[in-house]
Amino acid sequence: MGYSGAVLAGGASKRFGEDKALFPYRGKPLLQWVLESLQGAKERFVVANRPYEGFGVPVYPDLLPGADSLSGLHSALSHARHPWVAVAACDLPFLSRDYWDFLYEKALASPYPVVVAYSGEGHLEPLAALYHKDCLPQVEGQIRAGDFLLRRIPETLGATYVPFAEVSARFGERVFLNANRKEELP
Ligand SMILES: Nc1nc2c(ncn2[C@@H]2O[C@H](COP(=O)(O)OP(=O)(O)OP(=O)(O)O)[C@@H](O)[C@H]2O)c(=O)[nH]1
Repeated sequence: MGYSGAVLAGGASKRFGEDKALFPYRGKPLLQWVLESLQGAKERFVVANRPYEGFGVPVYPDLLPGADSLSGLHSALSHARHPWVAVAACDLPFLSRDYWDFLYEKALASPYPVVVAYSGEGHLEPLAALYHKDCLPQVEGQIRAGDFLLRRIPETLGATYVPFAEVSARFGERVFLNANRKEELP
């Protein structure tokens, strides 16, 4: 029992202007915040096509590169040793161990291979979500078909959707605050 934890850090950070995974925020790199939120995972690793040294976790490359974060998700699910995988972007400093444990509780009862938060407007948080390894054929098929939309995975395979109101009531309004641009960090 227990989940694997993967942080995607292979992006171009075009909008951020420098590698956001390494950007120091409140005393530590953004990637470190996300890795620490995954301290309840049975294993932790980074998925990226460049080295990230000094974080004490393995770094695995994309196995099917070129599909943006979908490539990262594919590599995360391929490398994970546990059936459920907590998959996070590297720019979410307000995630916490309690958040992932909360999602994992839902996963254990989920008839679907994805557990993901959504807001009333249909907005999903696919890079702060749990995926079962059963998603791999769908992920690989989308990459091969050139369809890089993450939300196609829950739409196709079904998901346990967790309302944003429930998440924010427990973990705060900022739980999914991410930094596409530097000025978005409080
Ligand atoms: N492994 C891997 N991760 C990726 C790839 N592209 C994006 N990511 C990661 O996916 C997450 C979400 O991506 P974005 O927020 O769009 O980050 P980004 O692509 O670096 O940013 P922009 O260049 O501004 O779009 C971040 O953690 C990225 O590091 C990729 O090709 N491979």
